[in-house]
Amino acid sequence: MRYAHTVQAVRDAEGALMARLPEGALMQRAAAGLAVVGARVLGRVYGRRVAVVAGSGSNGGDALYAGARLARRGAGVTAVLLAPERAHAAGLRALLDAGGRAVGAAEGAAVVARADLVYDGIVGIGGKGGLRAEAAELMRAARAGGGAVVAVDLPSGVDADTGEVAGEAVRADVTVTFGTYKPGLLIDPAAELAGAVTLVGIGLELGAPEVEALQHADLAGLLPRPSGESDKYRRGVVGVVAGSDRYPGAAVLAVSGALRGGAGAVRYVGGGGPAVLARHPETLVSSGSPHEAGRVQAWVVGPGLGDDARARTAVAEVLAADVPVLVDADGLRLMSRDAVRARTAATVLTPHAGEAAALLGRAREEVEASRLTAVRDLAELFGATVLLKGSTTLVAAPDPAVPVRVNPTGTAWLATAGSGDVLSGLTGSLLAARLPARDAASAAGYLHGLAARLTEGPLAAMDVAESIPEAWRNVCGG
Ligand SMILES: NC(=O)C1=CN([C@@H]2O[C@H](COP(=O)(O)OP(=O)(O)OC[C@H]3O[C@@H](n4cnc5c(N)ncnc54)[C@H](OP(=O)(O)O)[C@@H]3O)[C@@H](O)[C@H]2O)[C@@H](O)CC1
Ligand SMILES: [K+]
Repeated sequence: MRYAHTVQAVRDAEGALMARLPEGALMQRAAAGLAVVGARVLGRVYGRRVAVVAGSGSNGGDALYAGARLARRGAGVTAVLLAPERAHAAGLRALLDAGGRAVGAAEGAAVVARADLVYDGIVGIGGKGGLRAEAAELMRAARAGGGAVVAVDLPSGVDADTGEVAGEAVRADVTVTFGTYKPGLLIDPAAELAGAVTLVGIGLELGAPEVEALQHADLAGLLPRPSGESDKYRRGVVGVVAGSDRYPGAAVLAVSGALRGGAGAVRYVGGGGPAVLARHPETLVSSGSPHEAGRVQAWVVGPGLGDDARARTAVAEVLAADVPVLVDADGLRLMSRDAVRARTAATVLTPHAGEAAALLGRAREEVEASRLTAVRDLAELFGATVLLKGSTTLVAAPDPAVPVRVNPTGTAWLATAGSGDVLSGLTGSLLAARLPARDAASAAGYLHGLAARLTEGPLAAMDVAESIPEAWRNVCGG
């Protein structure tokens, strides 16, 4: 698991640790890691040009000390001081003692433009808002110059706690972060600016994270594996209420996702039966209403359902069932909030940003800019587990104390028609296999993203479904 903690949690852990260590020890640990990564990015240190853009805080201090380390190894290091009178004094002295030099911001543009490597030590977890004009201009010159930009702790200008970006921010090639990931390094729009993120341990003892990201090993532990005795009913039956005679495609895609999620059987209910059977003859198809379809261990309702009276009744019926329910697409528009809140079995909602915006009564842009807030607010509002789709898919539990999961396997290729239908079916299947809602949603998001990556390139939604078994093998081996 990869964990991200809030600024407050980092500050608390830092305070406790600093009380036990000699002054400056933590900054030296940070600077050592920063210099190692800088050297790796440079390949050869001797004779290379390094610029250290330093603000007034400890983030600048880290960068100045790292610059000093590279200067001692023969790099030509120049600090560009944004606030010369308030620069980290000991860090600056170390750099000058090591043979580096320092200039003010006015001379900085030429320095950063020529550098092979630029450290962004403008601001770290003490930052507020976007870059100020002078820093923004310098970093534009750095990018134009073509040297590698290494962000110290986080790209300056992003919000460490939320991943929001108010104004301009640094676009880094690499970010070296200290002690723990920060939510903003994992959640877009900020995550996209961080480049490749390296975590440098500095010995912080941290409590519960704010955000976490599953890794392969976590997923292997979560996914159900059939045992010798498992028959199809023990593995779980998932019911899919999706599609219609007019839109059978969503039904086929949701069923294809469900069939590959480990459930023992898939029941399909709706007008898309012939299309579903043509593609997936193993499906148990019924054309009545959900309550007549036979027992299931979880329901998926919504993709391509339309919004007529029959669809509305189907959603209400499914929500009244005492098994886990996933609501997607048209189902999100048709469900009643009270019905969702009244449920005792788990509910999973899987909106994209536009659907989330409609449910929250916000603009879509606002949801996209503040994804962490949006997913938490929705989970609380509906008392449900919410999977917010997008460039960094998030999963929030109804209990705000539970860390939000961010999916690390996404790819832009997934923004394709019908891929959400596959995800719904897959998640439903994991719910039927009795995974807890948050695990089912985040494991499905992970497999779905990995399946898309394995297809390598432009893809249709059915390709994602067809690659799920390979993604599963990739995670679990064999
Ligand atoms: N925690 C740990 O365990 C460890 C932390 N370490 C390091 O310390 C860093 C945190 O240092 P920090 O607390 O000194 O704050 P920091 O981010 O340097 O900013 C400070 C000043 O920046 C300014 N400023 C604010 N917004 C701005 C903006 N938009 N644009 C421009 N300037 C802006 C503002 O000053 P102002 O100009 O407003 O007076 C503020 O006072 C952390 O990220 C990590 O790198 C490591 O050394 C190892 C252990
Ligand atoms: K920074």
